[in-house]
Amino acid sequence: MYDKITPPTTGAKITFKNGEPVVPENPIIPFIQGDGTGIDIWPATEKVLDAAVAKAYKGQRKISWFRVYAGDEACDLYGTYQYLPQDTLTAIEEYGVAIKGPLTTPVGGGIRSLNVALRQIFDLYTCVRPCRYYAGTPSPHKTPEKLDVIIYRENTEDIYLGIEWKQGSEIGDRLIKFLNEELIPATPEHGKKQIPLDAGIGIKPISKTGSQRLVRRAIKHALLLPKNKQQVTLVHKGNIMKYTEGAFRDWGYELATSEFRNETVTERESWILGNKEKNANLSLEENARMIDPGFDSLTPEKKAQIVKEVETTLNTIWESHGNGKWKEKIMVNDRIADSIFQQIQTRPDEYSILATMNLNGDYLSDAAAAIVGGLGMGPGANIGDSCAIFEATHGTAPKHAGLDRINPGSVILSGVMMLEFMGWQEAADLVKKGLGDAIANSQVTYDLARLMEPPVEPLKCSEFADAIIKHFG
Ligand SMILES: NC(=O)C1=CN([C@@H]2O[C@H](COP(=O)(O)OP(=O)(O)OC[C@H]3O[C@@H](n4cnc5c(N)ncnc54)[C@H](OP(=O)(O)O)[C@@H]3O)[C@@H](O)[C@H]2O)C=CC1
Ligand SMILES: O=C(O)CCC(=O)C(=O)O
Ligand SMILES: [Mg+2]
Repeated sequence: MYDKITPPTTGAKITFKNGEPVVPENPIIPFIQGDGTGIDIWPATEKVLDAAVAKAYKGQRKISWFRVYAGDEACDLYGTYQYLPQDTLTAIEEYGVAIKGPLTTPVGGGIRSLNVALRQIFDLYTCVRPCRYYAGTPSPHKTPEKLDVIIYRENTEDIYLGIEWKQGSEIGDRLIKFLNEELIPATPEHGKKQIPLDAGIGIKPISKTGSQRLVRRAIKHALLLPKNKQQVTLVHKGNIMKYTEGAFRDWGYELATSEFRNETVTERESWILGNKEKNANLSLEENARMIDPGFDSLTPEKKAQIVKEVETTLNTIWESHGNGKWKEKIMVNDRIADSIFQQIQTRPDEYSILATMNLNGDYLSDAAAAIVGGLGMGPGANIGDSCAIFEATHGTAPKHAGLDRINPGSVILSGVMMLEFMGWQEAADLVKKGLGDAIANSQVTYDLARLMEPPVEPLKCSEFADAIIKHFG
């Protein structure tokens, strides 16, 4: 079945039932060490996870690691250009849950991302990236403890589908000609616009199915959070890209108010209900004026549309959500992408789950990780209906590779997410305690050490792993 790898002789497969993992006591878990600093981070991660499982379950549970290959080390073993061998894909498919270090993607040419390929091959449509603060972590931000968000990033489409044509290529030129001469003139709203003849062209597909299955998962997660964190913010640049980013927002609201009607309230609905609660005699038009500050300068059609929105809201959900009941529901709101980048800094405690498209989520997860200590503190998970691959937010950080200095925190915390996904909460809690206490005692790698005041002597990557284990208690 496998060409160059052999599964462990002990252990059993994780299977999936209705999208949930069914985990044996001794699961076989494939791992990819990763390029660049993977060589430093992976051994540290494996050591910490094994120690936590051993301590939590006293031998009753154990992970059998199965080394599989991707990236540069796959080419070393399988031959030139064998970046993602079939063996690796077969193993991940067979064992269902895997964890990986970062993989290199060249800029401007060469292979397309292996990380993205894995997400697409296994339809891991949800990328979950929590950003929370561990006490004592130095941060350039004044109040990093106020940020506690989970980014739910659509993981399979958007520009990451990678459908683009190089400037000057034969098909690229044909496409531009077709757009300029046929499709744009046939679309009145585009007027006389023309694409420059020397442009590269990329396609940005955002589907209703992809958007809604992502938002569905985000809302289901919100339902499990404490009441004060039950909020899902749809992040988009829908003012500029109306039929992709704007549609993501609309499909998100549509899903929330159809599939989760009783559990959710949208921000605009909450204003309409709140206005009526404060003044039972408020007319529909007065209410409409209060939810839309520019109401008086709108066209009659637009005004009528907003009045209708108020009427429909009150008719359909006053009974179930009115008289303050909406305050117990999951709040679904939306924010424009550029605005959310400043809001997570200026009003971090106003956000909880941020549901995004692929590119926005990629940017936002690095930015949010920076607030809570940097890319060494940014874990992640790629989750589908029958497979999950855990990986950090950061990349290969090549300038630090092989120096035993990089922060393994993000991959270790990705391992924590994996343990939680498996239902091994006791082991996950031990790692979180160990990591938190190591940081609180200023036992940190270079990235955090340089931010501390006064600066502390950094631990090596491997020493940080040992410090985490010592702090299990
Ligand atoms: N999922 C994946 O596998 C990903 C892969 N990549 C790929 O990785 C390669 C390198 O990308 P690049 O843009 O340099 O981004 P990286 O995330 O690899 O690194 C950028 C910088 O972030 C800091 N950093 C990253 N990881 C850590 C860590 N564990 N601990 C502490 N600091 C960290 C370092 O900053 P400093 O030097 O200032 O300390 C580093 O130089 C590219 O080929 C890219 O495509 C990128 C993102 C995700
Ligand atoms: O695959 C890559 O090289 C980059 C991906 C990335 O930045 C991410 O998923 O956060
Ligand atoms: Mg990224």
